[in-house]
Amino acid sequence: MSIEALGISKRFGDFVALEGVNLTVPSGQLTALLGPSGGGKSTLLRIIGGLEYADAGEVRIDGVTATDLPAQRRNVGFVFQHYAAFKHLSVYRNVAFGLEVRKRPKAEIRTRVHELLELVHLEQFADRLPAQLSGGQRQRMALARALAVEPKVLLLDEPFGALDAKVRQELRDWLRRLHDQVHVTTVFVTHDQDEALEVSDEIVVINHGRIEQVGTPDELYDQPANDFVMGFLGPVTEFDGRLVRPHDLELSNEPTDGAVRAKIERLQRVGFQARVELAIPDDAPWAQLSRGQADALGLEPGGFVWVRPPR
Ligand SMILES: Nc1ncnc2c1ncn2[C@@H]1O[C@H](COP(=O)(O)OP(=O)(O)OP(=O)(O)O)[C@@H](O)[C@H]1O
Repeated sequence: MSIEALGISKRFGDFVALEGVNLTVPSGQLTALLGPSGGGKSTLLRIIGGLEYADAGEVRIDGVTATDLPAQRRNVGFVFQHYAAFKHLSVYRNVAFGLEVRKRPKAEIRTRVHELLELVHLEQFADRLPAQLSGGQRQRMALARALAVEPKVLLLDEPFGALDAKVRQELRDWLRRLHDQVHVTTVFVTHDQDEALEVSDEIVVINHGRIEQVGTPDELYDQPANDFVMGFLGPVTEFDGRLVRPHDLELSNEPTDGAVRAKIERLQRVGFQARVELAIPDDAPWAQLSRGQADALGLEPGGFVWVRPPR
């Protein structure tokens, strides 16, 4: 089920939250809305879901105009950062809720809920209360609950935002695998570029209420449309007045074609990587290399090295 947002604009008082946004999310795809805080990602997601109405523009879901439909008639599933579970209901009942409301037969509900709990790896927790789950388990329950009523599209607003780094990483991998199994068209808001790069088929970079670029993770990383996208999707440093990726700077002990002599100001080792802070006339770029490369070059603070920008 594809999603289209056509010419979407939204103001809050004088503040322009979205300005003429056009976006097409193909059926079955996992798309990330990525950008800095306040850029308009959540507003766009909420307009697609019918939790907010645009001042101008049109929303189509599966080719059908949904612009004026309320959320409950758009057949969308939502998951938010802080998930509002029914605290007094078991995990099973929480997942079953939407099906019970729709008065599905008991046997069908039982089968469906067990399938979903298996899908999100929570079968053994069916009888627990939400408060007896970890944060990551609760978000998985939220996903199962959103999927229960077989939504046409799934809208996730920073679903892992409140969790610690390790659990986030696990849930990212898990969401990717889940999506490969379920194939429901999914839009996912995040301000975390690693999360977007790892999980999504396509990324929409949003800043100041406008789309800066849409592309696959590789396209955005390798061919950013502008300095903003380049800076937002990976590390950057300035060399000779232009932005480059620090791992694209070539370091050598010998002068090579186009290389500049640089002083090594600082050498910092983080895990398997080394960060080399350099000084050249008018610039202070930094280079990123593996520890092995740094050791092989014999880099030392106070020493000199030849640096060549990427072509
Ligand atoms: N109901 C509202 N009333 C007034 N201003 C709002 C409202 N909702 C959002 N805004 C403003 O619109 C802008 C865009 O908000 P939005 O939540 O879409 O950004 P975001 O990119 O999702 O950022 P974040 O990652 O911080 O949630 C923000 O400046 C926000 O303060």
